[in-house]
Amino acid sequence: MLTDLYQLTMMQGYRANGCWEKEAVFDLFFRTLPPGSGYALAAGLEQVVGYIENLHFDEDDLKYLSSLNLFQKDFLAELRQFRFTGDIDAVPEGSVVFPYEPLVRVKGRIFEAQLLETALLNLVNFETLIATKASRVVAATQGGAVMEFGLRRAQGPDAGTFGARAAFIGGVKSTSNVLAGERYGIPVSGTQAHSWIQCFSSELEAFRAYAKTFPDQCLLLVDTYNVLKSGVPNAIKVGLELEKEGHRFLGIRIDSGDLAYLSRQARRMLDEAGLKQAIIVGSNDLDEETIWAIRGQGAAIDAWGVGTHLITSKDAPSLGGVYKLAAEGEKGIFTPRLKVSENTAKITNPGIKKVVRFYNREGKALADLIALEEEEFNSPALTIFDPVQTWKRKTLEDFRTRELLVPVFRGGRRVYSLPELTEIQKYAARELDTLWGEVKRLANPHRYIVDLSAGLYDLKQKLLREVNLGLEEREG
Ligand SMILES: Nc1ncnc2c1ncn2[C@@H]1O[C@H](COP(=O)(O)OP(=O)(O)OP(=O)(O)O)[C@@H](O)[C@H]1O
Ligand SMILES: O=P(O)(O)OC[C@H]1O[C@H](OP(=O)(O)OP(=O)(O)O)[C@H](O)[C@@H]1O
Ligand SMILES: O=C(O)c1cccnc1
Repeated sequence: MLTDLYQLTMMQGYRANGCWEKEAVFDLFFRTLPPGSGYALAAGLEQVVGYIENLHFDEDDLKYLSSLNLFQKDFLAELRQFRFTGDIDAVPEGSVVFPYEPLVRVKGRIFEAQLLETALLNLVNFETLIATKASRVVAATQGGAVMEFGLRRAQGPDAGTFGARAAFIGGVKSTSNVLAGERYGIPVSGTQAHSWIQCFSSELEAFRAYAKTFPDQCLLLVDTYNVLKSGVPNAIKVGLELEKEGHRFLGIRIDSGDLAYLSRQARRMLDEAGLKQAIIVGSNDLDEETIWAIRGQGAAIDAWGVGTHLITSKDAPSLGGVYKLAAEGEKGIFTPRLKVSENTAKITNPGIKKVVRFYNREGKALADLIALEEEEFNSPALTIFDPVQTWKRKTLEDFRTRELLVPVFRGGRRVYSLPELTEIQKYAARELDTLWGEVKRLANPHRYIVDLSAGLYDLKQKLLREVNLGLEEREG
């Protein structure tokens, strides 16, 4: 039921018009990267798989649909036995992806494939957006740890929890979201709120009480009154008491003020007190830009608590992924289809396609080609060209290739085993390692090359000419 009404009305329409057995291929892709980002990290496939495997209409659903007075009885009866029976290919979660590359490709009866549009976009758009944002935040720390703190500011419970999962794929070390910890096995971690400190008659008493309760997980919030005059000296007192009792004092969190200056001073004070291993967590409205700036000022921050900006992707709050028909068929024979638009960026790529990534010998990604499924790239050298500025060419040599889309469902049966979340996180880090630094740069990144293969380019031009001819004839 997590769909737009028009999917169901179209489904009834297909059935009423006798074309519901028609087959279709849909591509899920986005057209533009989040502003400022040179890449995206695909995420959400596990949720897509869960959705497909559980896709059905129960009696309450059918009763509700019937109450809308829109749907015929025999259509609702058909929904009662609805299952997805088609094929799905997708890029594994954590893969580096670029505009126009199909992240998910659905092939099946139009009656089924149409229904998936809304839920698939909902799941993939959001998680891809947050995984991408998280990877940028993590990159900005230049080796620091990121604690995801966003649940309270997320756009609702699902966003907070799926967002924590996506953020973990993007490289955060932990989340404060307990449900995400339970559901996905993400390490949970946290400190205290200012209210804890305020609740005691003094800051020192509050720190001691916390240390008594959690002697081995003691990270103290030091900015309730005054970071350098009160918070850090009190934390040092309690830290030394803990260490004397044989515990390990974890460190402090600074949540306001000049994080670069305060962390440098706090570091010096902790070191002088002999608490060299104590870490400093910085938080307060952080995003990749502030982290980069604070880091550049020589801050002594080991871990960064990041909430609002990360979980809401505040600077780029949506990814515009779309789900477009690329081919239609009958009995397994497919005809490529194209969607024309005045806006050339919105003209779709026709046919059943794959994405091929070309690497050099050192494993760095050189370029991607969106190609027709049957195309092979075995020659020792290949000249690729920009599909808009076709004079821009590049010859690839001594390369190895990888296809990004992998089979996930065949005939409605899952053929893909879902990786553990920690494996996905490691894979995402390896994926990012394949990109040149210029493409990952936080500001004004270099544009990674994604071209159309010659086969796909020719097919697109041919279909565009055919559409144009059709229009001219009609006008004439
Ligand atoms: N050294 C720094 N360089 C750049 N930005 C910083 C630096 N230190 C802190 N910031 C960022 O500046 C922004 C505002 O910080 P500011 O010091 O005004 O907050 P605050 O008023 O102390 O905190 P709060 O309102 O939560 O009490 C925050 O996004 C913070 O992360
Ligand atoms: O700043 P974020 O990146 O969203 O990180 C989460 C924030 O949530 C907590 O603050 P709280 O909810 O108490 O609000 P405040 O610190 O903004 O007053 C925490 O102390 C962080 O500052
Ligand atoms: O544990 C923390 O310090 C925490 C958790 C959520 C939001 N801000 C801070």
